[in-house]
Amino acid sequence: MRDGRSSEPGITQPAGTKRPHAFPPHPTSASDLYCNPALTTMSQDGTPATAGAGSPDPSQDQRSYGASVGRWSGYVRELFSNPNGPLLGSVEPDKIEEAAREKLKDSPGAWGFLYGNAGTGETHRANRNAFARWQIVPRMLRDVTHRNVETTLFGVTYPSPLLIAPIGAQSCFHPDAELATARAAGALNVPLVVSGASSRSLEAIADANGPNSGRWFQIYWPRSDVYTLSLLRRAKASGYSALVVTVDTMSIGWRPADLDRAFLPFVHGVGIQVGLSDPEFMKAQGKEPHAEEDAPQFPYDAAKIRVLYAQGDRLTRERVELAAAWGKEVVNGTYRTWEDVRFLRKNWEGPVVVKGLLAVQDIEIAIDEGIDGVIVSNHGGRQVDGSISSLVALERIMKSQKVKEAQASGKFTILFDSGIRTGSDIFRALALGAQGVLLGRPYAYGLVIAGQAGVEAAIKNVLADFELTLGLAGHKTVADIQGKADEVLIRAE
Ligand SMILES: Cc1cc2nc3c(=O)[nH]c(=O)nc-3n(C[C@H](O)[C@H](O)[C@H](O)COP(=O)(O)O)c2cc1C
Repeated sequence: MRDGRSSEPGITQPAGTKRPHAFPPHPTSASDLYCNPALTTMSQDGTPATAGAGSPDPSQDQRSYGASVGRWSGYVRELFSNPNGPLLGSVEPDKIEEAAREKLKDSPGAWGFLYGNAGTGETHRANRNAFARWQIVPRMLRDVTHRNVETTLFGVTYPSPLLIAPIGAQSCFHPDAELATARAAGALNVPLVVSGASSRSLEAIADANGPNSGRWFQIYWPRSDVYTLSLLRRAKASGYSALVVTVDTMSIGWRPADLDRAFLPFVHGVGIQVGLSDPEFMKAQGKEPHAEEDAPQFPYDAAKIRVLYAQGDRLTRERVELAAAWGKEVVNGTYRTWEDVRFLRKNWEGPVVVKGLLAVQDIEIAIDEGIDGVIVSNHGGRQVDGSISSLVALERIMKSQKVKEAQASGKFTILFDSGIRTGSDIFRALALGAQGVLLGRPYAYGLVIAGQAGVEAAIKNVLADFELTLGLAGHKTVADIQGKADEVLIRAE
């Protein structure tokens, strides 16, 4: 306790000893408490409240071996003190994926949509394999007891470098759909990127998300400028601070899992609620914006919708007809250009982030265009099978002098997704130059299994793992490793 602020992990304080604070020094919100079981087991005077010398079952006292000091890694203690096992059945990504598959066994189309990839899945595998090409070189005997993984993006400080990736049509996965994800992100203060293909309105998602976490809007932008401007206005009014422009999905890729089952929920009005709640679009269709009660329900059952349509069910008919009209506006095979991005840039006051760039040349164009940031991503291998893995793309991009200078100037932010499953994946992406990473399918698997609580568990898994890995590798902060691959990684032989 040299600095007088905290005990070392692994050392149990005698009962009654005034125990100084671990990081963060004071829980500032309910979610801080929730994130840091180290704090939840303290009574107000700082003495152990539920575990320790007075604990009826000494085996429940995990403050020694399971202890870890840190906002996220304190979650380890929660896991060790739960003899029933983790909420998602495991903390292993592959086992969680299996549990989600089992849970969705009656919706094979929805599972194929979530799990599936473009083509043979080669790029998805390449995304994962690329991480193993880099190995962490841990440093020892450095005082990294108190770690802080806060990360500042576009002037806002978040509690970690993790963001929630935009995933559309979540009503196919769980009854609470995007609202569960938004609540989980809000509870943990993790920024949320809301899909333009959501099955709930931007406003309902914002309400569920609350004021804490920060949210960005990912636009699939309509051909009509009137509708686009309406979406931008609504996003701004609902507190979305950054605009993410996904440019790798002008058409949906060649996805065998969806093609084999004719799985396309959008044509049935599932995943187009951003459009169906838009006053300008709906006015042009001669309708009122759809109310939240009209949002699609879980499970998505195409056969049932066809029957309802044939029977003349009003809402079903209306949704299907409106889906055709909205489909002509977005993701309809019309390829956009930088000219179109300029329109968005001009009409959005906050940061604009382009998602889905992989080529060094495209990143350099983004810099010339005055774009604020990019997400290096291949959409999780769901668009161009056989394409470069996202991590290899990041490596190549970071070799560009122009990119390095733009990033160093603080005016250009580089984010990363596609393949993040563990804490060491986050570590390696940051070391290779990313300033933040997006979590994709793992949180959606959590949603499938247990709704909001499942999303929270998925987030806590990767962040606890990341914070532990950071410390065990000898580092305290994101700045210690960000862009420092030369110091903290080696290329595997
Ligand atoms: C079911 C599903 C739906 C998705 N929907 C969107 C979307 O609406 N907009 C978008 O920009 N990306 C979308 N993505 C891509 C994710 O944002 C992210 O890039 C991808 O999931 C990263 O790959 P990973 O999940 O393998 O890590 C979707 C991904 C999945 C799995």
